[in-house]
Amino acid sequence: MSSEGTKKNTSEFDQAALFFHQFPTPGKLEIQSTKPLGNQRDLALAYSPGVAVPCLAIKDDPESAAKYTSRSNLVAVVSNGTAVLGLGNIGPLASKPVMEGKAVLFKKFANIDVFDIELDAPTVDQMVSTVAALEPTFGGINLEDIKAPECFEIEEQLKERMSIPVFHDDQHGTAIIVAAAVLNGLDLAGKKIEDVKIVTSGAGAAALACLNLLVSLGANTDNIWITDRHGVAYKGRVEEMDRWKEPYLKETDKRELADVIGDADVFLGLSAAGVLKPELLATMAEKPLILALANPTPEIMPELARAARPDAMICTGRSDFPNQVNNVLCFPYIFRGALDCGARAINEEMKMAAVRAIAALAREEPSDVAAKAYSGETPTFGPDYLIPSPFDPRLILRIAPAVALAATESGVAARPIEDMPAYLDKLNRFVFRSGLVMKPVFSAAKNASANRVIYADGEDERVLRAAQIVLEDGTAQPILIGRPNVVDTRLKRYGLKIRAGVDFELINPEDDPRYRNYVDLLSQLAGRRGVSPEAARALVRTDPTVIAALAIKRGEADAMICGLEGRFSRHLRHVKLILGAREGLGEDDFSALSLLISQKGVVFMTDPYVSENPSAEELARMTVLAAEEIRRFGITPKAALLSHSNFGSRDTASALKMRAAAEVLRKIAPDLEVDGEMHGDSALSEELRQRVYPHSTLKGEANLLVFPNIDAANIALTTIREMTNSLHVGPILLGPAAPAHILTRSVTSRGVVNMTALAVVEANSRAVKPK
Ligand SMILES: NC(=O)C1=CN([C@@H]2O[C@H](COP(=O)(O)OP(=O)(O)OC[C@H]3O[C@@H](n4cnc5c(N)ncnc54)[C@H](OP(=O)(O)O)[C@@H]3O)[C@@H](O)[C@H]2O)C=CC1
Ligand SMILES: CC(=O)C(=O)O
Ligand SMILES: [Mg+2]
Repeated sequence: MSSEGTKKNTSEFDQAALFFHQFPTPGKLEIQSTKPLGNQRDLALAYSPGVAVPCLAIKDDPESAAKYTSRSNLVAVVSNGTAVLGLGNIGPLASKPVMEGKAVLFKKFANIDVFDIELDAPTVDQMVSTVAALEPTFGGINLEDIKAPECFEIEEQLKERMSIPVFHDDQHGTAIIVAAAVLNGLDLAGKKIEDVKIVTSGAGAAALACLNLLVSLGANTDNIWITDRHGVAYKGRVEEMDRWKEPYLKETDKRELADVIGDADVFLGLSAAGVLKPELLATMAEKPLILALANPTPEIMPELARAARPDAMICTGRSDFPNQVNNVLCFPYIFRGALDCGARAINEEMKMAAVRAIAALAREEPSDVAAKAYSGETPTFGPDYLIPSPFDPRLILRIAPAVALAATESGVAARPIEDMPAYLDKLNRFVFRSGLVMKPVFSAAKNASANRVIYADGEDERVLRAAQIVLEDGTAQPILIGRPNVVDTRLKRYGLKIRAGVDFELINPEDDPRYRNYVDLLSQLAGRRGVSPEAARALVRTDPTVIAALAIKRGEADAMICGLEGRFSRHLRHVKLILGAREGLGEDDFSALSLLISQKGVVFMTDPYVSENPSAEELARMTVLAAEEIRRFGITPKAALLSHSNFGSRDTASALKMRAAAEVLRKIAPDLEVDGEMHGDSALSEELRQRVYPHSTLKGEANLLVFPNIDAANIALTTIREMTNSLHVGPILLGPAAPAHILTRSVTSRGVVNMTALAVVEANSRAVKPK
């Protein structure tokens, strides 16, 4: 999507967007079976003849569909493509990427399954009859990107006809989050909603629904002015009029946005890019609230608004500015609450509960959870933090229960939540498993001061692409090692805009003025370990990993990434030789940690790459290092020491070793939640663990799996990764005196970016001082 004013290099970003959507499989969704279907009997149960049994049970008791089918967690995201984002009527087929996008947000943020349904149904009647006929399939209907005024009619008729929640996201999802931002913004400005003047650009689905909700919160229609492409909507106007605009029409001779914006306290933009000219802001009231929410490009870019009105509070629909007012903060969670209590509708009480929950969350006292969610930078309620970030894990914890409670109290819940603490616990567990695990790491990297990352494989396409991304995102300041002509040619070939010497530093291994210094330092460090001056010269000339490590040692970089080419063991040897071990550790304490992110959740594993057959004491020390690393993700580590033996079921040497490691850990890390030895399934399932050993000190699911040796760890890692199509982050090298990560040859540029962020966070949090 090319968009005016976007911070990215648009052509490269556009290419990346197409690539992202095309590979490894077209689109963003697939269907997965929740049952294994492993044998003849499974087939007989899942299909004929077994399937007839739940069919007849549902026939007798329709409510039992919630037990025997996926319906109660399945939402239809339905569009006819008539008002897609701010792109207009681009048709149902072209709207499909947006609907697939909404589907993955439902899944990611609230674990709700979605079928995206794009209908060639431009009229109200076609939409209503088609969507109403879908009721047996779904637990809820999320209407999306349908233009006004048809969307109002469609929603009204569907709500009338259907006994499941029907929710037009662009109307109500937007209205809920806008209302929360307005309540908080006015509070900060010391204004009352009853008194404020509100002017819109846009009088369509989103704008009118927002106004209706603001009126039900106390706003006065006399103080509200609506404008659209035909200017002010006044009494007597003929263009684009409908009964939904009626309450806001004025008897007036004012015709343009410029004529009505004077003294406005709130500008509500839900129209199109660039509609609000900076000069218009001058006439607004003091401390104006500017909601420029058109997507992808707002009515005014925040920097222009800020320059024109330094006292303004500014919100956009985008994630690259503070105060993202976007319906993604609402729709996953309002549906989560509605589905979990079997709500037959999403009514005003439920919407109001969502507004209050979101507004209150932004005002919550800083807490540990908040600090984790915003990676240490505890947000405080203020002009740049009127509403929570979409990645705030507390959104689901606050909105879904509030909505379910409101549904119950207002009498629309078929299955009221009976045990609220248990429900909260379930939501909490989902938050951990949701795989938003890298988010705090990236936020922390952006705020880091020690962010110079040196890449040994600076000529590699994956590193070049990663360098551009980390520069654009502000994650790191890359230093590349590579020959200038090769780097330059490749940057141009791949269409990357960054340039050596301008955007990043390039170290030419064939001709760098520091060559002699590097050689001297290497001789000094390694002279007593069999590296002759001649060998030192050859190493600096030929091995970029050596240069990268020497650059860190000389204080020219904060962290290093290598290993995209060549053997892991050779890179490790050089890292050990030049950087040495962290204070208090020896070279034998080096180990590796891998993170797997899959649909099922996240799990850390140690040690698949470095330590071949660690002793019980070494395993214990490596577990402590791994636990420290896991805390950087804002996650509390829960370690399981894995074995073929389950809580004493076998007494082989390796079982005894893992048992002994657990004992050592209890002494050296008494605060760490850990147990062992145990099977892998006992580690991941509390229920299984309880059956064998109810007294285990490990509670819930383990998130750190400690393997007895490199074989077990590496085989488990690579097999699980392949079978579950997981994303691998790592290997994260634990033990060196400065952050140094040796990646694998199969790493992608996304993997390089992930490891860069981690390296930066590490460099900052342990105030690296190479020995
Ligand atoms: N941040 C968020 O969460 C959300 C943002 N939006 C954004 O809001 C916008 C509108 O969406 P939606 O209400 O669903 O669409 P609709 O088609 O229902 O409404 C669009 C409205 O914007 C007006 N409009 C369009 N272009 C201009 C212009 N150049 N100047 C003034 N008014 C204009 C239209 O006027 P006319 O009738 O005269 O054409 C119409 O009133 C989109 O950009 C969308 O991305 C929507 C939902 C959520
Ligand atoms: C966010 C959204 O739903 C829109 O822009 O249409
Ligand atoms: Mg939309």
